[in-house]
Order: sequence, then C-alpha cells, then structure tokens
Amino acid sequence: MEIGVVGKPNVGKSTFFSAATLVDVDIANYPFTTIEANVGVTYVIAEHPCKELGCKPNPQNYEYRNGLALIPVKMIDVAGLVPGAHEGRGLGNKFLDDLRMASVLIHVVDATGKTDAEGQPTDYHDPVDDIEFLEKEINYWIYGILKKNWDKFAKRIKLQRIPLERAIAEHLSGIGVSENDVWAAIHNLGLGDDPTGWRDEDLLAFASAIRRINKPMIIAANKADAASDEQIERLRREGERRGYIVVPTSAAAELTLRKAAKAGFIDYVPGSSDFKILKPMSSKQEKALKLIRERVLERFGSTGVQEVINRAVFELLGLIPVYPVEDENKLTDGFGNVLPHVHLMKRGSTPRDLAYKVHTDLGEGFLYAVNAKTKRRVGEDYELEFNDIIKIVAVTR
Ligand SMILES: Nc1nc2c(ncn2[C@@H]2O[C@H](COP(=O)(O)OP(=O)(O)OP(=O)(O)O)[C@@H](O)[C@H]2O)c(=O)[nH]1
Repeated sequence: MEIGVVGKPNVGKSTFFSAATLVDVDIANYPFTTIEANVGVTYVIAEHPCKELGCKPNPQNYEYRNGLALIPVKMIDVAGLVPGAHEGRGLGNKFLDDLRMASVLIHVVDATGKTDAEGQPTDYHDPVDDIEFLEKEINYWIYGILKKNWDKFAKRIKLQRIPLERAIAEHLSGIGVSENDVWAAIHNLGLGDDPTGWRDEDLLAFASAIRRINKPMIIAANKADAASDEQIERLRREGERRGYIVVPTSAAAELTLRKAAKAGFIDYVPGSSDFKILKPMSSKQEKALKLIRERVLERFGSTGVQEVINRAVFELLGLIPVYPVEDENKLTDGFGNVLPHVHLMKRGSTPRDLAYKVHTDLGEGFLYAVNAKTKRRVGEDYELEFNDIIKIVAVTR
C-alpha cells in the first residue's frame, strides 16, 4: 500500500512530501528496503490499544508516543503533473509510472488560487478546476491503455468466451486493477457484457469509474494559512459535491514544526493541535512558531497534513490496525514483547487473513483465533475491528 502525493507545480506538493516524510526514526527497522529518491516513509497515526488497556508496549514495526501508534507507510512524490501528462507531456511517463504504484492519492491544490494551470503565479485561478483536471488526466490515461487494440481485444473476448472481468483486469493489471474493480465499474455503469458493443464514450465512462474505485483521492486544500475562510469553504463545498474529502492544510507549517521537533526545540506530535517549547531558540524562530500557532493551529485545529494522511488510509482505503499476539493474557509475542507488531488490514478482513499476513504457514494451518480484549474465541467469519488484538491458533507442520 502506497500513498501518492500529486499536484501541479508550485502548490506546495514538495513541501507536503518533505513534511510528511520527515520522521525522526531509523527506517532501517522497517521492511521498506531500497527507497528511491521520490519514495519516503510517513506515518498513519491511531490511538494505541494500550491507552485503553493501560499496558506498556514494546513496538517493533511501529512507533509509540503519548498513547498513539505511529504506523509507517510508504509515500510517493508523484512529480510532473501538467496538462497533457497522459500524452507524455512534461514528465508524463514518469508521472504515470509513479501513479501506477499508488493505491490512494493525496491531491495537493493551492487553496489561495495564486497558482495557474501550469504552475505559474497568477492573481486568481479556481482550484476546483485543478480537481477536474487531474480527474481528466487519469481518466484519459486509463482510457488510453484500454483503447489500445480495443476492437481486436473485444472480439477475442467475445469469440473465445473469456470472462469479461478477468480479461479487462488482466489488461489493466499494470495499474493494479482487480476483477472486483472491473465488475463494480461495469455494474455501476450498467454496461452490457458484450464488449464489442461498447462505444468510445462507454470506454471513457468505464475509465472514469475505474479511476474512482482504483485511485481514490483526497484533497489537501494547501496554503490554507494564506487562504480566506471563504476560499476554503468554497473549495470544501465544491470538492464534497464531487464526492471528495477536503482538508485544509498548511504543509509549510507542518514542515517547520517537524524540523523544530527534530532539532529538539519543541515537542510536537504530528496531527496535534499544539506544541510545547523545550529549549530556548532565536527570537525569529520563536516568532515563526508563534505565527503557526495563531494562524494555523488555533484556526484549523492542526496543520491538516496528518489528518489528510490518516483519512486517506483509514477512510478511503478502509484499513484498520490490528495487533497479533501469541499470549492473549499478557498481550505478548513469544519473547515477552507487549504488542510488538501491528498490521494494517482491509476492513472486513478475517483472522485468517491476518494469519496469512503474519506468515503463510499460520494462514494455511489456521484453526481459530482468540480476541484478546474479550477473551472470546472467534472463527473465520469474524470481521476484524479497529485496534483488535488477536491470538491465532494454528496447526503447524
Ligand atoms: N503560505 C504557504 N506557502 C506554502 C505552503 N506550502 C508550500 N508553500 C510555498 O509554495 C511554494 C511552492 O512550494 P513547493 O513545495 O516547492 O511546490 P511544489 O508543488 O512541489 O512545486 P514543484 O516543486 O515546482 O513541483 C514555496 O514557496 C513554498 O514555500 C503552505 O502551506 N502555506
């Protein structure tokens, strides 16, 4: 699962990415081996079960701070969005390659309207246009892949009676489209099951439906610190009307706060509504932080950066944190570590899915599970819940 950050030039996308991936931990512990220049590690943050249970965790694949679990996830800086990117304009192909890998998109727009369609400074540009423009770029990109050899492809499916969902999913496998995605898109649009009868506009509508399912998007209304309440309200209203979550953000404020925290000047947990000064700093620095407190934190409740990341993962992707343990009473693994591991699972997953995630053998030998919070035995039909702690019982060979 990877979060893509996308936006036209100058909206603060790089600032957003730098802020989000400025994490003060040793990422060598995490299973993300080679990290490319435009790929970083960020966190999703959720309340930790120990807050409720009063335990003291020994985290191994996440961080624990002030009763919160900071769970690492990969983030890609998807550079090169310009009009016509789907035709290879600008960094078009690199843009599409990065886009391919992202499971969810954070679309950074300039809420002040001071950046035009090409990323140049301007008096006023409607950021709502940027939302539509990115939709269109992605639609045409998917359409372009489908359109290639479509007639031949459709005839072959019909002639050889290949299941439509499977064939199209294979055709679009490069962007990670599943048979379920294809089924849902066909179903939503009421398209017939004879692909030779699909017209051009059907293909485009299908591409658009696939985008909505496969590349869900959240809007970061960035530079919120410099935008008026009216500008933010309008963007929120128009975004929501199009089905998006819109969160006002100040990437610049978040970057300053994280840098100050990393240098030990302040205590700041991303997503929080305030920070604490830990040691003296220059009056210029102090003034900058004071401004952030007044213009961003007090006005919006946070910088919005962490909220966008959390909502992208928990709401749009529907992932939930789940903690596997070996001892359901002590909440430990085999070495006595309390809640050492967390896994982000798709909502609706079962204990067996979790077992597979921990180890294939555990999945294959799965017998039953124990919900450590209730001490109840649960079977395969149990749906995992947010912050569940699960002991898996399996036969091992
Ligand atoms: N007021 C304000 N300015 C911001 C914010 N985020 C970024 N900026 C400024 O906006 C300008 C562009 O920021 P970048 O992060 O370089 O923008 P970008 O979208 O990555 O642009 P490219 O690197 O050209 O793709 C810089 O001058 C930033 O300081 C913000 O939250 N508030």
